[in-house]
Amino acid sequence: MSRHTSPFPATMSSIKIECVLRENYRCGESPVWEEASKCLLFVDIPSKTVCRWDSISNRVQRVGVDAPVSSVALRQSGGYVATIGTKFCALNWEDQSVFILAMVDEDKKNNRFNDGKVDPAGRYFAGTMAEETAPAVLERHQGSLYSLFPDHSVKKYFDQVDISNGLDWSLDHKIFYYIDSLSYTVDAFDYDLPTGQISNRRTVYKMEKDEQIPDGMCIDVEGKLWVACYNGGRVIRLDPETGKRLQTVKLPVDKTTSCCFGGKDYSEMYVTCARDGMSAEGLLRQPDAGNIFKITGLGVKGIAPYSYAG
Ligand SMILES: O=C(O)[C@H](O)[C@@H](O)[C@H](O)[C@H](O)CO
Ligand SMILES: [Zn+2]
Repeated sequence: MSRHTSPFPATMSSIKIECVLRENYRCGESPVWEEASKCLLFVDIPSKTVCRWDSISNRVQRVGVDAPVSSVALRQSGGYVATIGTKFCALNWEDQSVFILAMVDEDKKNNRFNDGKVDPAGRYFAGTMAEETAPAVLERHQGSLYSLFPDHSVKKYFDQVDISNGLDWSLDHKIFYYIDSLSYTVDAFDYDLPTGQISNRRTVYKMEKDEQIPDGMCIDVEGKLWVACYNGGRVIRLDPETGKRLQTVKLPVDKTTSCCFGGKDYSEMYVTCARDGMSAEGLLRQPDAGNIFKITGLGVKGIAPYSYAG
């Protein structure tokens, strides 16, 4: 091979996986890139903490709250929104204050919110689940999917959810993708952006055995879905139109929980993971469990996260 010829075809990129933050979170989740500050926001659910990692200074700020915090999102009017316990909340980063916007599942004392994300119209979607006694061990069918509209009203879409998890919208905003983890599938609904209505649920991908439990998810600029595989130690790239897996990227930790694009032009992927539920031996083998990873060289970019409009 001549020295002018790359050993790889032009389409194949060289993927690099770096651990960028070593704090061994119990259950890192909900990574969100904030372009204005070049920060990665995320939560550590059981430690009731929202974190903000500054990619320039490499410093982390943490805000503690009074209940498990399962997702965080940007807010158009400044600060953030977060799902805390069973409450949709506004979070003022400057003074660390929390303001309750709405409450759900008031009849279900053992429930908490899980994953959440803002839709292209600025509504904050998040679903609930029964609290786990161990990872993926919980009373089934207790959760529901909700969204918080900009006027702070709450819409309930459906119930009977086991573990409400990853969510995102197609690039044309006409499809809502959703994961109820214990269904071991990635599902799609028709999405009506003006009203926030969903309809026509169908499955677009069935997890393979070694991919384990589907958890957090994000879309890329080609409309393909990236799903973090809890216990599978990987993120997978799916084509929701053909139902085929296009790519697997393995990480040095088993409990990969979620992923988002960020960094320069959203060309990097950030991955969260968990340390809770690992044995002592597992933790020795995987000292990066609970840390934050950055993947570069994927050769595809993501899109900016939407901000809550209320
Ligand atoms: O991160 C989440 O979404 C849940 O809150 C976690 O507890 C795990 O992912 C779950 O146990 C595996 O499905
Ligand atoms: Zn999750």
